[in-house]
Amino acid sequence: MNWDDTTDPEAAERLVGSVADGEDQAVEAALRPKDLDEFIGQEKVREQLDLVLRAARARGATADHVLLSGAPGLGKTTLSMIIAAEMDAPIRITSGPAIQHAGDLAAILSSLQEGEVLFLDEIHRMSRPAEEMLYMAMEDFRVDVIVGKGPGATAIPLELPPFTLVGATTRAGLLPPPLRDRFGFTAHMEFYEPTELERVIHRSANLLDVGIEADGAAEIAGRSRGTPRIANRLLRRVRDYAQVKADGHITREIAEAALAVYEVDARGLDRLDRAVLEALLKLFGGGPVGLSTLAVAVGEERETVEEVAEPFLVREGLLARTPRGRVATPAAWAHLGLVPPGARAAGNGQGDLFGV
Ligand SMILES: Nc1ncnc2c1ncn2[C@@H]1O[C@H](COP(=O)(O)OP(=O)(O)OP(=O)(O)O)[C@@H](O)[C@H]1O
Repeated sequence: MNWDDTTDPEAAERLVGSVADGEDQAVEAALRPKDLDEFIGQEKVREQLDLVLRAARARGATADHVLLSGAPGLGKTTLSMIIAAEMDAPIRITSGPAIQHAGDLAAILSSLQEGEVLFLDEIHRMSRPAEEMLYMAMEDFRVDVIVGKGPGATAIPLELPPFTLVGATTRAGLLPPPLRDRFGFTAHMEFYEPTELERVIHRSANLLDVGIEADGAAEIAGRSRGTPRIANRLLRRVRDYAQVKADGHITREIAEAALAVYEVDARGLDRLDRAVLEALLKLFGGGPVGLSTLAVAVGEERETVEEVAEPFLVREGLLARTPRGRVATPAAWAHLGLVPPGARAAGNGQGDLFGV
């Protein structure tokens, strides 16, 4: 695995990375829940969305615009498809970076059918002029198409059929308030509990026709970083291992052995995460240490450490970012089976920096 040539750090090819790779995209279509009942977890979001959709259906109206925010792989695309299915409407899928000019957006909007769902992924990455066109489209179902340039330019108003915009973003805070305010329903998607991920894994194993024991699913769920996409990906790798090294059936032992081969540890940390933690603990006594120094110590770019490894370590309470540098928490020492220097000095005699 190569960490170096990653222009978008989240796009790094990681087994525990939450961005979809080519293989994911092919399998994900088959594994997506098709309606709200099949969608696991996110109880509040499901309940609220169910009300929004039922009420719209009862009125015979198009559903209000929906904004979904949350980390990659938590089910935003899946929910947008469910919204379309529940409204018995077609869906058009595009993304912010694909809409660089207002004209790109006008072309999409003017070709929508009545009631159609427009899914706009990474909506925070749309260009400014397109964003402004979207305000009017969302509110009045109308756009002004500018024809010509300079003083002779004229705005031709174009009526649009009512449609439902489903915007998705990993960074709700980056959306300008006028855009955020135009969504009738906003939902924040949380990371999943391990028991919910177990249900995701059982469901996927069933669809993939793979036998799995309850404790095998629990083992994979505990390493999936709260993310269904990662759970499904780890399941596929464990399935490979079970097929090649055993009879294809997934037990806890098989899951453990397979994930040891792929260097995903009991808490879901991979090789890079562990390298960062080990350097912080073993070379710098738990910090504080500057990001650049830490990056040099693990032979990675600053950005890779900061954007690929750190968010999960911080979320897990293993590392803290402080004004004086990166600091390991007591949980980090415990996770690597090491004893902090302070505890040694206190003479508890439980070993040293390099292992107990
Ligand atoms: N609640 C869920 N229940 C079952 N499977 C789920 C759930 N949420 C997501 N998945 C599965 O996880 C995978 C990723 O989901 P999805 O593509 O919807 O995530 P996303 O949030 O749109 O990610 P991105 O932001 O990268 O587009 C899909 O295969 C989907 O089937």
